[in-house]
Amino acid sequence: MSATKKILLGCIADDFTGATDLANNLVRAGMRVVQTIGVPAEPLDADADAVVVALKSRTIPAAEAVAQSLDALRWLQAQGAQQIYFKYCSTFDSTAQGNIGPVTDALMAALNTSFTIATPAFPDNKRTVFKGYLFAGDVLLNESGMQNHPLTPMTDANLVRVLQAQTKQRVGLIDHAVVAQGADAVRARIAALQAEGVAIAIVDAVSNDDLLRMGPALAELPLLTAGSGVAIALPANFGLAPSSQAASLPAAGGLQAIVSGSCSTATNSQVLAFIQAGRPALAIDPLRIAAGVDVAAEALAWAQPLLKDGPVLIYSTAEPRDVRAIQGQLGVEEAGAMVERTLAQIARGLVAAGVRQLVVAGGETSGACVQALGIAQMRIGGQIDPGVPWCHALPDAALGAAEGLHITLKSGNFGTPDFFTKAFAALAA
Ligand SMILES: Nc1ncnc2c1ncn2[C@@H]1O[C@H](COP(=O)(O)OP(=O)(O)OP(=O)(O)O)[C@@H](O)[C@H]1O
Ligand SMILES: O=C(O)[C@@H](O)C(=O)CO
Repeated sequence: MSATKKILLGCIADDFTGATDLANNLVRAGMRVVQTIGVPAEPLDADADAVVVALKSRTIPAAEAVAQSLDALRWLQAQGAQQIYFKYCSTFDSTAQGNIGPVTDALMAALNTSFTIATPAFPDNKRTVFKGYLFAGDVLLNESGMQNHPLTPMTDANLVRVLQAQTKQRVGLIDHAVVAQGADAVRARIAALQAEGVAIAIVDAVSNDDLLRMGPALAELPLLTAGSGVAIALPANFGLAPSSQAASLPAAGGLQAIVSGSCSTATNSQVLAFIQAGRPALAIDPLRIAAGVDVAAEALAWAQPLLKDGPVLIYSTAEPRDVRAIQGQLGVEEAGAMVERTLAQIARGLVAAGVRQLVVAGGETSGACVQALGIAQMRIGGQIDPGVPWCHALPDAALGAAEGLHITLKSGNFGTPDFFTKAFAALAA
C-alpha cells in the first residue's frame, strides 16, 4: 500500500464512537475523512484530508494510553499530518490518574510544543464550557449523572482543576469574554498565558459561533486537545469549505439491522421507540449466555426470515436497575465482556447473512463489533444526528461483503428517540 496524498490533519481519538463523532464534524466542515481502527501497520491507502486513529485508551492505565497515543502520532506524522488533534469525550471522561493530562503532556513533548488548548465544548450536543466550568445540558457536569459513571466518575465541573490534577504543567483559562472578541483576542491571551508559564488553557465556548470565532487562532498550534466541537472550525484553516462531496459514500443496498449493547437513557428510549413503531426486536438475556446457551445462533435464526421485510433490532439494552441485577449475579466486567462477545458474533452473522446497513449502539459494543467484523478503516459519510455519521467499510473477506458495509457507531448518549428508523431513512435519502 502507498499513501496517495499527504493528509492535513491527524487525529487521535480515545474511543471508537468518539472517533466517528470527531470525523463527522470534520466532514461537515469540508474534509474528506478516514477513520482507522487502531494504528495501521501500513501507510494510508486512501485519499483523505484528515485521518482519525481510533484507540480504546480512555480508561486503560495512563502509561499504556501514552504509548498508544505516541504510536498513533508517529504514524500520522508519517502520513504528512501538519496539525495533531487529540479527541476525548465531551464530558471530559477521565480517571483520577488521567488519561487526558498524561497523553496531552506526552504529545506536547513529542511535538516539541509549549502550548495547547483543551476544550470539550460541543454545543450541538449541549456540552458547553463557561468560566472553565463544563455543563451537560442545563446542569454542571457533576450534577449531570456523570458523577455516577462506573469508570470515570466526574465529580468536579471545574476543568482547570480537573486537568491541573492530571499534569505537572500549568493549566490556565481563556474565558468567554476573550473568545467573544474573536481570534486576535484569543491569540493575545495565548501569548499572555505563555508569558505567565501556562502550558495548557481550557477554552470557554457556549455556541458554535464561539468555536468558529476562535478557529483562526488555532491554526498556529501544532497540537489541539478537545471534544469534537472545535473540529467545525478547522477545515477552514486549511482552505477547505463545506461540500457534499466530503460526505459522499458508495450507494447503499442490502439488508438492514441494529445491534445495541448500550444501556444509556438515550439508547433505552431508542429501543422503545423502535418497538413502538412495530419493528421486530429481540432482547438478549445475559443470564442465558452465562448458562451456556448459544444465544448468538438463536438470535441469528430469529432474524433470518425477518430481514427481507426491513430493519431488525437485536439488543441487550436494559434499564439501570436490570443491568445492576445482572452485574450483581455475573460481575460487572464479566457481564459486559460476555454481552459484547455475543453481540459481536451476532453482528458478524448478520453481515454473513446479507446485512449491508448496520447500526451499532454503544462505544464498547461498537469496539467489539468492529473488531469482530475485521474492519481496519472506515470512510466517513453524512450525519444522521449530531455526533453520529454513516460510515463505509470493507469487512473481513470471509463475510462475502466485497461491495462493503455501511455502518454507524452510535455513542450511548447521542441520537433522538427515532434514531434507529431515522438512520436507514438518512442513508436512502
Ligand atoms: N443487559 C446487560 N446487562 C449487563 N451488562 C450489559 C447489558 N447490556 C449491555 N451490557 C454491557 O454494558 C456495556 C455498555 O457499554 P457501551 O459502551 O457499549 O454503551 P454506552 O456506555 O451506553 O456507550 P458510550 O460508551 O458510547 O457512552 C457493554 O460492556 C455491554 O456489554
Ligand atoms: O464526545 C463525546 O461525547 C463522544 O464523542 C464520545 O466520546 C463518546 O464516548
